[in-house]
Amino acid sequence: MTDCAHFPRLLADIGGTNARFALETAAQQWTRVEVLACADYACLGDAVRAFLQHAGNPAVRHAAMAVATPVAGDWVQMTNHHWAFSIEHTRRDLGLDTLLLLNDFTAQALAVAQPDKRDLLQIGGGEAVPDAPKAVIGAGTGLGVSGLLPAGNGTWLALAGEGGHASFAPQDDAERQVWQLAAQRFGHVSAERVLSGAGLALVYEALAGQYAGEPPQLDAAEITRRRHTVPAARRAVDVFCGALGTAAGNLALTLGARGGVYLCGGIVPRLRDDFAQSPFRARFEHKGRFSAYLAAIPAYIVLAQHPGLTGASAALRQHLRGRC
Ligand SMILES: Nc1ncnc2c1ncn2[C@@H]1O[C@H](COP(=O)(O)OP(=O)(O)OP(=O)(O)O)[C@@H](O)[C@H]1O
Repeated sequence: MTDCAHFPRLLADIGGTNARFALETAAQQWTRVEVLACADYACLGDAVRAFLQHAGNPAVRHAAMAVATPVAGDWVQMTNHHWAFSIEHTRRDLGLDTLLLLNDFTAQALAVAQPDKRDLLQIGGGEAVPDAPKAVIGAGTGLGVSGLLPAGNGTWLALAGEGGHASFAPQDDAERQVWQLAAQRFGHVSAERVLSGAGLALVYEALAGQYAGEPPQLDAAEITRRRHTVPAARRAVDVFCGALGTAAGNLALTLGARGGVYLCGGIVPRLRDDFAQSPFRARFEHKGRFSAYLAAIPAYIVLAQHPGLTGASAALRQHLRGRC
């Protein structure tokens, strides 16, 4: 018989670059948060075992893992790196009673159901409408997209979609140049090809040729680091933020997200000091007859360090409640 009240529980948020782990010792209380590089481990099981060993091999029965890939059935293949595994095989291998897998942006969405206001930095718009849908979008290794729909009695339904792979729609000459380079390279140009770490590097590469004497290529971290001193890096960050504004505005319209748009992922929080001055907000609202509708919607940078773990914890709690 499963002891659904058993702690500690294992929580994980597995992205394309980083695997974040924690032990939940009581409801919503974590200890031993550790971030491992996915590339350092041959498979998910090895990374989990390394984390548990660092944590002193505690007896864990229940685990929830948010992963940056669709979850449909038992076989999980990560989109942006080589890990692939059977959920059931991994559960047995790790000696767990419960191993719950969910999409990482479903987890991010669950985390903003009841956000702590101290973890949010508002970027324009008015007040969030309570009980209206919320939109969640985050650029990191990939582009995660989700939404949170009110389901009655203060509960929320988190969407598990793959909106990051919807087509990129360029809006001006600079974005058309970016689209052209991406189309030559990849064929279909998804939003993620532009709105991700690799996407920021691609934006830079597409535009740097217009600036004499600047490096033809830089990675995402170098571009943000040099954005105050290198004009091509500044331009790339501005184009990136504008394109994110378009994608976030599209999502807000699609979901009717009058409860706000939440910006997660590794990149935007790193731009927090000057993100409000970027083209993001103007492009978010640049929707013709629906500009006033969007002008009322608040956008927030999510500053919480590990929202994916918060969402994984909420999903596991809900899952176990349904079983005991
Ligand atoms: N200082 C920086 N400025 C901008 N981008 C950065 C910076 N440092 C790292 N990145 C980029 O952020 C991305 C990693 O983002 P994040 O921390 O959200 O990782 P992740 O959770 O593994 O990704 P995902 O969940 O999207 O698969 C990488 O593409 C990296 O190039």
